[in-house]
Amino acid sequence: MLKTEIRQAIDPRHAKTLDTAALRKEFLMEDLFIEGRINLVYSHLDRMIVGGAVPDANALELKAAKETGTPGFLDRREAVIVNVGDEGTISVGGTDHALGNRDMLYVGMGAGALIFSGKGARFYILSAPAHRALPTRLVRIADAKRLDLGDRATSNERSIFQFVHPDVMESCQLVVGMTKLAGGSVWNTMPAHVHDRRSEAYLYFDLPEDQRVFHFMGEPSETRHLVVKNEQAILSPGWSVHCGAGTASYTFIWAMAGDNMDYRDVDMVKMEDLQ
Ligand SMILES: O=C[C@H](O)[C@@H](O)CC(=O)C(=O)O
Ligand SMILES: [Zn+2]
Repeated sequence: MLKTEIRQAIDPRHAKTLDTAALRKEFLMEDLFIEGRINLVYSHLDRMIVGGAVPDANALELKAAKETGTPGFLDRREAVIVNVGDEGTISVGGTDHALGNRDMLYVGMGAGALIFSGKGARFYILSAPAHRALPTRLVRIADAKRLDLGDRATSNERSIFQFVHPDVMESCQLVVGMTKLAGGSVWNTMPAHVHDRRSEAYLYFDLPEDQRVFHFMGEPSETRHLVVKNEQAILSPGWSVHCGAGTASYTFIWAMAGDNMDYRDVDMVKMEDLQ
């Protein structure tokens, strides 16, 4: 069963007037992972699609979504699927790909329908418009490029694993990876940055059920926060900071689409400019 919700792009002048419930409605995706379903959010931020597929005993097929206006979902798009659950399988064009926990599958434009199976698997889906067909490829954490950033003293010691990234493999728009906080560290992406060239989505996971991440967003001079649970995701427009502090350590998947794929092309925000 497929459910798709549309989220409009949002202007920072409007966003700063929103109360908690309205901010959550625009930027937080609370229920992507529901057993027996595929839930998608079609965002007008770089037309990124963010979703979840949780197969039960039956497989789930993602063939088409009317929001894309194409007969097949991947006719003019690429996708990256990350398994945040137990081992599962994604079949694409008659080939089965077995994904363990944290493996990512890149699927190129025109590859056809995606069939998700394996009870216990939890597939996080990302997709963006593409301009050419590139081969489907399974990327495991050992293939990723690792960057160690931050410091224990500032509670932001973390490892960034770049999976779908120009240094690892080719994609059209999507740049996707995973950041794991070291034990005792809770801050991600602090010092904060913005990048008007690219929109971003975060999925927080590996967070105990009774813990929360305080995710910070907004223009640097108008920050707001979203209180986020395990397996919830957020959307980050180009004008917004995106960083968070957890009440426990966690891991998150970040994904970007937009004008360039240069991970280091960010505008750092000075601490004195944050308000
Ligand atoms: O533009 C890059 C993205 O915001 C994330 O990759 C940042 C991140 O994972 C981190 O610093 O912890
Ligand atoms: Zn960023």
